[in-house]
Amino acid sequence: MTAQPQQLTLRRPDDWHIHLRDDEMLNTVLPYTSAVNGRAIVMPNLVPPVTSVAAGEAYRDRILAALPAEHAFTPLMTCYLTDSLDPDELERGFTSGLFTAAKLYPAHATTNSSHGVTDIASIARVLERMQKLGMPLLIHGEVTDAHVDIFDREARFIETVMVPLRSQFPALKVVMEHITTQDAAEYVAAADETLGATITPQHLMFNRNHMLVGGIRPHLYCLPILKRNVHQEALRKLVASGHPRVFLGTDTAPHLRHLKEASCGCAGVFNAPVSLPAYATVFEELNALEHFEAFCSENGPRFYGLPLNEGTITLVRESWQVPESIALGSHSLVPFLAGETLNWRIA
Ligand SMILES: NC(=O)N[C@@H](CC(=O)O)C(=O)O
Ligand SMILES: [Zn+2]
Ligand SMILES: [Zn+2]
Repeated sequence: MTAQPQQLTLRRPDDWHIHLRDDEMLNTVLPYTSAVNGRAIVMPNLVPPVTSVAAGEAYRDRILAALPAEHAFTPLMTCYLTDSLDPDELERGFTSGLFTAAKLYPAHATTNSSHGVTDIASIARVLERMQKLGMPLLIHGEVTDAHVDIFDREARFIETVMVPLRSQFPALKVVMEHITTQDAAEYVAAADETLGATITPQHLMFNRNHMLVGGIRPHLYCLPILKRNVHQEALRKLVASGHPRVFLGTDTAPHLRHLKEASCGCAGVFNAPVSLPAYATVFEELNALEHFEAFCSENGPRFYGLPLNEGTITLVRESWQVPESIALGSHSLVPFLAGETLNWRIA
């Protein structure tokens, strides 16, 4: 691509990490993802979480019922791992085509993770089965020990969980979701072809100063939390390198405005309305537009062993202002970059 392109046409992308929620929230947020992406990996952290084939099928049906008729979109379902999940149930879901992957939340690491895994040893049989099946394991990579500082939780997870887990299951396909640190960027860059990673737009665009200096900005608060700028720089360098196993995963995670602007606000950034233009802005700043299409549309399906999407999407260089809020019944959602001007727009 040339230095100052006026438009970017790329193969239809996929989003390898999203939260669609349920009910009215699902109806409101789904079209922002399904208008742009061919597929998306749907996180299972509902209340209660998706831990069975029956629950996964029912959730997929609710998503398909909420899908606008003109959108050609396939939700890729995931199963939430718990200490007591039966490997046969997971295998049934995978071989039937319902579950694309399984998700590991360390217990209490993030939103709706109270049923998560307390100890890797308790899911060893499940991981063994996944390794045999070639079923990807998606990981929220943070330790949860109360004494570990929140800014160190990802780095500590790599040393104390990822390294031993991957040496115990060397052929298991693992995606380290929403990486946020230099430690993770270096770990992923040095790893073999069994490890992939997703990176969100907010972790590429911002660091913790943006969230905390001059007032606290709750709409930038997500988990893993934004880190210091050297970490942001390392993530930017990783995507600019065109690494073949790093791909688009927005972690769009809507919460109602009043639950984020609160004395104990929820973690999660609702970025689906702006994510592709936001990523394009980052790749252009980095002079790395030559790697943009692979990040959005090729690296993910190749890692998952799925076909690339047919069809294309076009971004045009045109300024537009991101809405300040999006209505949801009598409540509202505040999108990522609310009120700001973006220079790329989906045609
Ligand atoms: N990223 C977040 O801050 N929140 C996510 C959970 C998650 O992906 O960890 C959510 O479900 O709200
Ligand atoms: Zn997470
Ligand atoms: Zn998430």
